[in-house]
Amino acid sequence: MKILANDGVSQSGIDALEKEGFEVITVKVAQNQLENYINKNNIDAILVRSATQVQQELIDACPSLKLIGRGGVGMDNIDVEYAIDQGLHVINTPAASSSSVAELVFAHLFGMVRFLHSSNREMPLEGDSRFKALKKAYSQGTELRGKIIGIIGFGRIGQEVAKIAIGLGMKVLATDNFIDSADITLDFFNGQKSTFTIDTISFDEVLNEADFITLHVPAQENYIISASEFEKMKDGIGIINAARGGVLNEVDLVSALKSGKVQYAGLDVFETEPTPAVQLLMNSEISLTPHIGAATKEAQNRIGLELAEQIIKLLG
Ligand SMILES: O=C(O)[C@H](O)COP(=O)(O)O
Repeated sequence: MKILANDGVSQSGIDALEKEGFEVITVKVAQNQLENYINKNNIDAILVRSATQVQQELIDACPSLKLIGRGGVGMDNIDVEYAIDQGLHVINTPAASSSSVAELVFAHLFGMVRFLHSSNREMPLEGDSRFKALKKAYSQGTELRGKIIGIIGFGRIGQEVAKIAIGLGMKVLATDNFIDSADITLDFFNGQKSTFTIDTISFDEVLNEADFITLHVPAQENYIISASEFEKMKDGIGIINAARGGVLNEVDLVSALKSGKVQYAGLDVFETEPTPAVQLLMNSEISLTPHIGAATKEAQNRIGLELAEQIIKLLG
């Protein structure tokens, strides 16, 4: 059987699949060439990340496809319902990248409260006075310890964020439309464990009380955070979006940064990918990363292995 991993897959995943006799092809086929390529090569399964779209038209045009695999969590680039209706298997790896995404949230948080994203750009090649001016400009940092983090969406990733926040000595508030409560277990290096139960509260309570807000919800039709939600937040709020572009209104974010309502912002995802709005890219106040929440060696390894395991079970 032939598998096209169009957005790549880890070597561990390739090895596991090849061991069971699958042929794994890792060329990157352009979106408009996919139909031709799949049909010409009689591809049985396509693996994608968030870049490749697998929508109804492609599914209809490629009768050899038996499985669509998403290496990651969000399935918004796949017409899941239609594919299942057509008898295809559709799989993803919902748990494999949680800690990587949660760690990226804290990379943004730690970086933004000490202005690393701007100071990196501005460090002078030479010149005492410029160095001193920068030291002064970036001397009003904030500690995370003791602050309140508001987690919007308390699934796997949100809970992983809570785990790190608790370890840091932050107070955790969380809200979720479906989850009332979660046990957060911290595993320490010496084998000890501590469990904290966190009951979720209302969306508005999180908006009102948090010092930092991080979003962990799937792609939505409408914004979750726009001007009216910024209004409900504390002045000088910090906000992170490592979930999906489109859950946070970017135009309203830029206004809220200008007015000082938002002091810190970190974005890993954008309303327009792969070309984010220039107003975001040019805004030195925003800590930016190019959708790399799940892009660690460890997460990609787990993703590859999990995909391989599921494919072997379903098609092997
Ligand atoms: O939904 C996901 O798993 C993340 O957004 C990661 O997407 P990526 O695999 O394209 O990095």
